[in-house]
Amino acid sequence: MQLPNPLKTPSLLQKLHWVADPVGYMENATQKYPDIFTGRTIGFGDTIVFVNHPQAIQEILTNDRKKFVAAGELNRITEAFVGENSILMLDGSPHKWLRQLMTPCFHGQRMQVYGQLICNLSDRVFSQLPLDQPFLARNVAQNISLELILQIVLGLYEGERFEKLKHLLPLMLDLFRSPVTSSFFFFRFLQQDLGAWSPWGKFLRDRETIYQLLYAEIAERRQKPNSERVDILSLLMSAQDETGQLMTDHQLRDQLMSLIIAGYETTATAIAWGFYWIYHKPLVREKLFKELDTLGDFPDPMSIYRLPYLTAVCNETLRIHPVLMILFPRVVRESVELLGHPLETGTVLLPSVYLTHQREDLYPQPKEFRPERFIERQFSPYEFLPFGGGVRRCMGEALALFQMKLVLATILSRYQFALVNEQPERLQRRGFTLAPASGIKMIVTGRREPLESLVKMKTASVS
Ligand code: HEM
Repeated sequence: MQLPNPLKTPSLLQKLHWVADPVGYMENATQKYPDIFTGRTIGFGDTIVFVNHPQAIQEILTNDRKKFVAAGELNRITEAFVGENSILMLDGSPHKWLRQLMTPCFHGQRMQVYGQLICNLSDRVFSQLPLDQPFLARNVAQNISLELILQIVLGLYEGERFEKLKHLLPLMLDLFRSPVTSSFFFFRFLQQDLGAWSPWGKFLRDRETIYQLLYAEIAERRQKPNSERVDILSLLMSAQDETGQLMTDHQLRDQLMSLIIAGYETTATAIAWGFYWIYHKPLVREKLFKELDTLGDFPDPMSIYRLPYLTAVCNETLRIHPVLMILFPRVVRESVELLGHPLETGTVLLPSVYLTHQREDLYPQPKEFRPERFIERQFSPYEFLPFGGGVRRCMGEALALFQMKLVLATILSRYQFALVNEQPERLQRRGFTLAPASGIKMIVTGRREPLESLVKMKTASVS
């Protein structure tokens, strides 16, 4: 059966283009086929149908367990980081069970506690930056989101183990900091341990040290159980599955790695892009300042979260630069038609967030950063989908948005910044994410009057 709109470029050239410049690859294809096309890629399968039409995406995401399946098997590319027991790799009832178990950790009352943590952390990290000295917004945002995730997931916020993890996690992911080094996880033949100095050898050693730190934490918890703890590790350690089994150390390790890796670099990248746009667009900045000034004396984190213009700025940031350009692959389970194209069982589909967010019919002048579009109209979850949908919808969506808004609001209210470089920032593949190529170089130029509430917040912790 003919697949929809197959690209004619030779397979090897397509693969190299996809690895080195995924956005260029997808944008080239949509010039000819704006809604759906078939490409030859690497990572999720050899032949992939890219889907960029909201109606088709709706069809896929609302039938995620019926006509289509979000098979964990196809996320193998992430296995080196998250392990074979990861939630990303599971399917069916074990997957559903884990999601139900962990969902409350990212909603409701927990968010109140996280709100205070985020404001305090942002304040501490930024107050250590010297005046007039350049810093990379991405690195600073990464410090905040890594500390936060270690606290939420492991309940760790100080001590040797915490410091080591904070140092090692970015080091391990650094192997994938550029498009060239990202090829390590696309091409299995590059994954050779040629000693501690070889890139893959170093990755494996860093990962092993991280594993040992996680095992040590798990062992300590088993020896000294504490029912008062509310971090995710404690929850996972006490949970029994349908057969009454507790998780093994290995299973626990994989879930911890999954949450940490899925959660921290993604959110840090989104915050860095937010900084870039706010400081690149003076009118946007002014409107944000005006809105923040309406907060009054003692706004709680939830009222910051609900600010309409701040919400629009964060949405527009995630529209124009969705940190993850594609969703996890979905596989056709029974023969179906999508946008008039018949698809056979086993066809692999990749909903493209990036291309959907660049559709001229949904977002006129899509390369323009214009938060107002999110105020003027509402987009459906299949038109605006930075966190995906269906059975694999991002578990950390609420936390990521909360963090993004609170970090930006806290910092904007307290400090004055400038971009070091006014030139447009380039997109670059960085591991799984679409990151700002330069990391966004900025300087602190002064302080603003602090928002009372953000200063007076108590120190809160998760453990
Ligand atoms: C701006 C930040 C983030 C973005 C853009 C993002 C985006 C995504 C996307 C697109 C997916 C795949 C959804 C699908 O295929 O339908 C996903 C899955 C996931 N995300 Fe996030 N994410 C972010 C932050 C977080 C955070 C903070 C956490 C948790 C601490 C998290 C945990 C997860 C998990 C566990 C999954 C896999 C869910 C499953 O397999 O059932 N993410 N995320």
